[in-house]
Amino acid sequence: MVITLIGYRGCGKTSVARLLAERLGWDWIDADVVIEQNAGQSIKEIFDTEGEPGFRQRERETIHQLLQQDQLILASGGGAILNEQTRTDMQASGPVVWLNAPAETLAERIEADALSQSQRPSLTGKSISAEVAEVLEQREPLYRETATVIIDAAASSPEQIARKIEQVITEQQQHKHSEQDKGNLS
Ligand SMILES: Nc1ncnc2c1ncn2[C@@H]1O[C@H](COP(=O)(O)OP(=O)(O)O)[C@@H](O)[C@H]1O
Ligand SMILES: O=C(O)C1=C[C@@H](OP(=O)(O)O)[C@@H](O)[C@H](O)C1
Ligand SMILES: [Mg+2]
Repeated sequence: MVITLIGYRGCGKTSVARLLAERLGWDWIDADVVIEQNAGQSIKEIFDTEGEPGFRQRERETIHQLLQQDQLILASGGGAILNEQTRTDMQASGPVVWLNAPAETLAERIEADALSQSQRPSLTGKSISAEVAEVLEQREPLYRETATVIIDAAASSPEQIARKIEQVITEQQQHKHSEQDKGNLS
């Protein structure tokens, strides 16, 4: 089983993946890091040389491969859910957790995180706040449709979020097993 974290840039996928993996004693991996390692280029360089379509193809292939693993927390890139096959692959591999936060919170975090700003290409050429508002609105239905768990990622710390995810997924798994037991008895 792979637990995949989805959501817009700045929602905390990378921070929470590490903490959740520690809690469960699982491995964790950031899909963007694997894409960069496989390409021998930064994400910005891939966008420059291959354009967004080239990056998206690499992203789809990388996530497909990573989802073959077991006991893994996968931090996906903010746009990974744009690909239909990736959405289906994520759901087939285990719980998909959307870290949901309002555009204002995301823009504040991205603006404060100078390192991430320097490493991520602009998607629209607009200011950070305008880009987050516009792109989040387009993607929100896809995050909602893909998620099997939705977590409020604005009001609490990454530690609290990791704890909440563990709790919700444990409850879902127990429910699933008790439903299977009922099926076996009937
Ligand atoms: N729940 C949170 N509360 C406050 N700041 C957070 C929270 N989650 C993440 N951050 C901060 O927001 C920035 C982006 O977090 P990151 O984990 O890299 O997000 P993502 O991988 O989704 O882009 C980092 O500076 C991180 O410290
Ligand atoms: O939202 C996006 O389209 C992207 C988000 C980035 O990942 P993070 O969400 O981890 O920053 C990275 O995959 C790439 O720059 C594209
Ligand atoms: Mg990240």
